[in-house]
Amino acid sequence: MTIKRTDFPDNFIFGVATSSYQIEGATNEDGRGDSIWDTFCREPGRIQDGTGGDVACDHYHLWPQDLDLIQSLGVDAYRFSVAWPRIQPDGKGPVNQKGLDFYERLVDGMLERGLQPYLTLYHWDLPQTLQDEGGWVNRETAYRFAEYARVVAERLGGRVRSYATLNEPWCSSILSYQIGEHAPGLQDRRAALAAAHHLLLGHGEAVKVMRDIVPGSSLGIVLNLQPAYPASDREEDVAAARFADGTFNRWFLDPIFRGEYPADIWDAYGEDVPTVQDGDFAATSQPIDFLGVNYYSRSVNGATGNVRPSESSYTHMGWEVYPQGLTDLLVRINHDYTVPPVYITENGAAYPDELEGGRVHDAQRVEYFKAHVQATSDAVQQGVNVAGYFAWSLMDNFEWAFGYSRRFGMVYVDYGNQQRILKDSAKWYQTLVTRQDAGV
Ligand SMILES: N=[N+]=NCCCCNC(=O)[C@@H]1[C@H]2[C@H](O)[C@@H](O)[C@H](O)[C@@H](CO)[C@@H]12
Repeated sequence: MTIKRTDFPDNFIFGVATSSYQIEGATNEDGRGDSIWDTFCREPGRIQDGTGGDVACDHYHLWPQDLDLIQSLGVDAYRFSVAWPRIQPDGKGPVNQKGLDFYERLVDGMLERGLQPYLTLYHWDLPQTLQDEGGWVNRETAYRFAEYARVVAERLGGRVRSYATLNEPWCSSILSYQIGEHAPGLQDRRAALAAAHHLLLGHGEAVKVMRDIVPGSSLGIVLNLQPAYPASDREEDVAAARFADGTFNRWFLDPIFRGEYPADIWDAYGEDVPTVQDGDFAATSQPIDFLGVNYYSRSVNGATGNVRPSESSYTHMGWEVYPQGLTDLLVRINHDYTVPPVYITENGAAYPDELEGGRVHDAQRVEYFKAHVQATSDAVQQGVNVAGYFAWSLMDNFEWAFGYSRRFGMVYVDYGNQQRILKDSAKWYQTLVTRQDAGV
């Protein structure tokens, strides 16, 4: 099997993705305010290698060369995020023009290089001042988010045609307020479910506002979805998989595409369920133009916990390599929901890359990308309207609670000198997207 660019429709988009806090650095420059991740990284023990995003890939200063690098890959599009604390340092009120100027230059730089900008408004860097008032647990944050969306759309609206409101609300709520691995690092399920609800409300309020400002633009949301498979056909394992699917996937898909929470999970959450006000579901479920799906792996669920199939291989994050899960997931959401065009907005893998003689032979990552691009093609062949695929990530970057100890990039970053070095996976992707018929 050889996966080729021509296996996809001509208008299919191939891109690469990053996020502001993970690559920009310059956390105290040009008026940027603190985010919850700046605070989180300062708390001892939160980040595996004790680092933070204060320098990262220094993209705030190196963005011209990074855009040249993206252009050299031959991709159609670049998915990036805007740092709310650069735009409104206090999360509300006064706008920091230097922050807007940076993103205006960045977007113009993309357009000059023939790259389509795919903008994400929120990729986890909440202004700390809003967290001081409860963060996403506070319903008001949803309205502050819509105000922030207005500011960005008014400045960039003429040039950016694709806006995702949120990146992975599951991570911004459950991983951050219940599990506690991400900022702000709380462990309170009721708070997490309130945060999830207000994130989705903020998504809806932002879409409403942006419809008037950027008519004709494509508005959507990005969800991390993980297909859940029962460890066996025993009833208790099937039930465990259905619960995992419910908490991870349906708890977000249903309010967006059905205007309700899934009843089975709502009942399971008992007293911890969020307060839903009249009109909330009308906001969360208003029509969107695309669904972004971030796919990394599946879960295999048993009554006594998750199972790690011994016959599979695993990435440096400990995630199973399971490309079939991407096809299954896309076919399933296409069957169970009325979805708009879908983009794979993130897909990729971390491996312990070694720089050898100025090269990085990341064969495992090449295989991961080949298999998942193939899996995407398989879903297209099965009738799923997939409009694009963005590799995560353009370059190695700050991997949240793992710091710089995990490398997801197709481009290696030498953090000692900020050199960028194309890994073999970047070269493979380049041959694919530029139609040089990359072989398997
Ligand atoms: N417990 N637990 N967790 C299992 C699920 C975690 C899901 N994490 C993601 O999807 C994040 C997404 C993020 O957008 C990007 O900013 C991250 O760099 C990548 C890689 O980590 C992925």
